[in-house]
Amino acid sequence: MLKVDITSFSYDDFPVLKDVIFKIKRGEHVSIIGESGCGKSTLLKIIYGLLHVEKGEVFWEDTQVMGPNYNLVPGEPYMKYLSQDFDLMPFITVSENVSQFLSVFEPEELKKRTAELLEMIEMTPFANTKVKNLSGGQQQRVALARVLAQEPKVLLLDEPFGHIDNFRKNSLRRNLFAYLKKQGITVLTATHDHNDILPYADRIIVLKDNSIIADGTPENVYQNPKEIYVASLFGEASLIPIQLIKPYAELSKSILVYPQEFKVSDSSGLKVWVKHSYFKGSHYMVEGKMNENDVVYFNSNKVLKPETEVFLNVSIETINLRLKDNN
Ligand SMILES: Nc1ncnc2c1ncn2[C@@H]1O[C@H](COP(=O)(O)OP(=O)(O)OP(=O)(O)O)[C@@H](O)[C@H]1O
Repeated sequence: MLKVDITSFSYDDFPVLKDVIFKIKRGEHVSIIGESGCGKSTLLKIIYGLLHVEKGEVFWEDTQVMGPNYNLVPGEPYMKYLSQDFDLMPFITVSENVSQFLSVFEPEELKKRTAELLEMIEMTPFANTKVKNLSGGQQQRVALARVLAQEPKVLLLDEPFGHIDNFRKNSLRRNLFAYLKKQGITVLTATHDHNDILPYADRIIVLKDNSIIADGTPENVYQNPKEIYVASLFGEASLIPIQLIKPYAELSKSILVYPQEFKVSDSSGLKVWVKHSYFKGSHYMVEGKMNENDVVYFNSNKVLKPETEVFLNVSIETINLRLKDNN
């Protein structure tokens, strides 16, 4: 088990983390999500032992991770950290970069493991290419394989797909997370892209204003967003007063509604004026106005012209779901 207990961490006088406390089970995949600058990379660096925490501690099983004040070369052998700047050897080949940490005393095994890892990152055709001649996305993939070759028990990934194009991203994500599960590696991924998380993480931890504001399964965090900040990490969401969608309701509460949860009607519901339709491939996401100040986002099968008046409805199931969990 990885135990993280950070009472507070600051860069000089600039506070970044406060009461960040959680445990990760062996083999669990956890994602840290939050807006840029909320402290995701800082948290990974503390866990890896690159930064010294005055008030707090990190344990893997019974071993305490000692920070830079205690370790001459920070970092633990059982843990690997893949940072946003890939730590590669530019003048040697992809294959050599990956196999550098494998045992030369077992040449057959070395060849097999290198080939396996290159296949996983879909870089087999580039095995003999020098790393300096690769694109940023290709280098990021090699960095991943190089870290995995070191067989960590705990893997810390900082925006692991940030440089990789959408064309490759989906298959790479599937291959990588299936591989990590199979190997029983404990994974903590920092990202702001919900596509990195929802299908692959066992758990999501949301950071905001230095602290954890949500911690649960992807389904739970998505379905019961405690506030608009959480919902908006998954796309546009609108805060709607219940009385506007169900006028007979005597509740003064508001609920968060995702664009696909609205049904568009010509005749009854919450009246909105269309501002803009954004083509999303399978549908349009429409930005509308409920009144002078409040904007609402909803999906439509067809493009809606600006200033068109439409009515929005939300199912009673969605309303009850949001009310139940936010009580
Ligand atoms: N070495 C440093 N010295 C001083 N402040 C820093 C340092 N590194 C990061 N910060 C500040 O600490 C805060 C958290 O930064 P951090 O890199 O952990 O955020 P992040 O959530 O990983 O952001 P991103 O998603 O953009 O990578 C930011 O406000 C950043 O400017």
